[in-house]
Amino acid sequence: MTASVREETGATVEQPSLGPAALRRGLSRLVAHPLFQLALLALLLLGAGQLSSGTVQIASFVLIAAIFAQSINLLTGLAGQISLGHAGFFGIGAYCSGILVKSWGFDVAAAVPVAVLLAAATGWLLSFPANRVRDVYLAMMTLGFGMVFFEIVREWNDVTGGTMGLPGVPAAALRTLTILGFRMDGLDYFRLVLLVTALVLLLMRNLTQSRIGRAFFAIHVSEVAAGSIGIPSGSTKQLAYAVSGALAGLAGALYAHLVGYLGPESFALPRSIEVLVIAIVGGLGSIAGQVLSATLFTFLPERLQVFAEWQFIAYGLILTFSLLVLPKGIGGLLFEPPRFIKPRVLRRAAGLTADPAALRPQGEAAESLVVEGVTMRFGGLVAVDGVSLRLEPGRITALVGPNGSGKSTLVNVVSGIYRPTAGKVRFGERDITGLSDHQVAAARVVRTFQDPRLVPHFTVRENLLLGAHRLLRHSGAAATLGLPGAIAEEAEHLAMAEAVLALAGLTEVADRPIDTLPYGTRRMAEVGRALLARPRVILLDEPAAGLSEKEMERLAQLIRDMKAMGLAILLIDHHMDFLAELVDEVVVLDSGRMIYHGDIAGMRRDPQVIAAYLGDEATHA
Ligand SMILES: Nc1ncnc2c1ncn2[C@@H]1O[C@H](COP(=O)(O)OP(=O)(O)OP(=O)(O)O)[C@@H](O)[C@H]1O
Repeated sequence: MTASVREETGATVEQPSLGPAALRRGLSRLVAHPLFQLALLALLLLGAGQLSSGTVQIASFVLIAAIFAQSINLLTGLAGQISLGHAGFFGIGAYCSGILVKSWGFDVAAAVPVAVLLAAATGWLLSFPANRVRDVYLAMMTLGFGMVFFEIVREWNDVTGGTMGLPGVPAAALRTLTILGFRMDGLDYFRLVLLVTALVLLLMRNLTQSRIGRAFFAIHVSEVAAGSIGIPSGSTKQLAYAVSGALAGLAGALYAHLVGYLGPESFALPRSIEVLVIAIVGGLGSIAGQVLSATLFTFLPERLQVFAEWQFIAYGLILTFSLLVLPKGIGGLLFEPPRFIKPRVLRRAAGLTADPAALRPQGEAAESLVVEGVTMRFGGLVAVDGVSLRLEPGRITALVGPNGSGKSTLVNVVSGIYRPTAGKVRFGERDITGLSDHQVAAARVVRTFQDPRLVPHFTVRENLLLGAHRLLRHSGAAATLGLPGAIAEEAEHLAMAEAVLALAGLTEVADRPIDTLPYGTRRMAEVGRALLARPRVILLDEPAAGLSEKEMERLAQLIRDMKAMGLAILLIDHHMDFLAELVDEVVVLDSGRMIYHGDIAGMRRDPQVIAAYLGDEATHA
């Protein structure tokens, strides 16, 4: 087993030991192996013929539950958006496909894609109100969506059959199912659903290991940090809701043509809770864990006829037990944590070399970032008061001042987190005042944070590659299908990430999850991630805080490298000796106002700076 201890540095250190860790590694490798996957698929396809029709039907339910769980896995596990109303999407898929086939004479092969699209469109629409709320409010809002859907189904008698339900949907269980002219019995339908499930799981794994999956995780952990490297939270969430809706709709449509009867009760709150429990107990983020969980929660109750009366009590107990004992679910118990770069990309990048010199802004006019009379008020408090400064390419400007003097607020204004009350921010000829954070990052003004904001369970390498997100041009579909162009482009950026890892002295820890590493390493990784976003201006908010002397030396060298690349650098810090060796000029703030602008020697003699900030330190310097 692996045990975790806290070092003085605050990092969690994994202690390798024999036994279950090796077992987990072995199991993970086995499950990920294409031969194993093919053999399992073949076994199920052929072996199903030996099973009773009842068992085959339950197995079809398992597969549908596995697809449904993936919709929660994507929305909640990856993108961090809770949903208590997923039965609504499941129901949209089921009713849409059922009605199209039964009443409109559609072929199932056409009705299912339409149902999936409708559920995706509903998910996309839901993302707009969902984007305005979070946490418990989001849970309530999605619960409301599920309830509205349930009521519509109950009341819309003419279309859905209301409380009496919709019987006679062409289905495998009723032996009335025909797809593209082929009559399908329960066994045929199981085999079809099995192939669809295999495809969904394959695409889901691809998506998780693509720029899309990494972006989902980035907004999950910190929307502000994601925005700072050019990942827009709004459109990323829209995509997550749409794809999640599509997966739930697919599960619903497959369900409709399995059972043949649709009643509103099948799409009420218990269905939403059931899929959440399956996903959480399976382990959010673990595809294989959720397949096992879907099996557990579907097969056992059906077979043993347990839960029938006690379903909710059983779910509650299992969930509580699982969260207490297995916070990472079955997936965390049996498998290694999932990884977020495709092995093919890793292999391809290993054969490439990248020169960090290519990070130098190329073929572009040397432009400065100009802050003109920026004021930022919070109610009656003036946090930044008419500040003007200029950041020039190849120069390092320090921004110093006492605590609460407005340094971080100024960085927040420049990086698009706050819209200033007055004043302008220009980069070259372009007015970037009031642009959102991801638009500012796209304008190549990138920042780091006082408290490093990385994706905790990503490795150092995965965190760095996230920095290149906005530069990746291949489509989400190409990423999910793992097309060669997408692999080649990712590999190219990964090779550059390797070069930056080397520059930042992080190569040795590249494969370690970032939350197992000391604070200083995380800070360096955050600076590296910002660098991979190819900034022309970089704003570093106290990057040296909490670093050891050795780490500070490493950081100073990295900042010098960035200067040599021609970046305009703003550096907030309190260590005067650290700054003295590095910076070209200093701006001092006090109570939001700029009280000094010039070189560091002049600053140390300036009476106003001594009075407001340096105090005794200046006299000893
Ligand atoms: N979102 C906010 N709402 C209200 N007041 C804020 C907000 N952000 C900052 N402030 C206030 O603005 C002032 C400047 O804060 P800011 O964090 O910019 O200072 P700082 O110089 O970065 O301080 P430190 O060195 O401690 O990080 C403080 O009085 C702070 O309380």
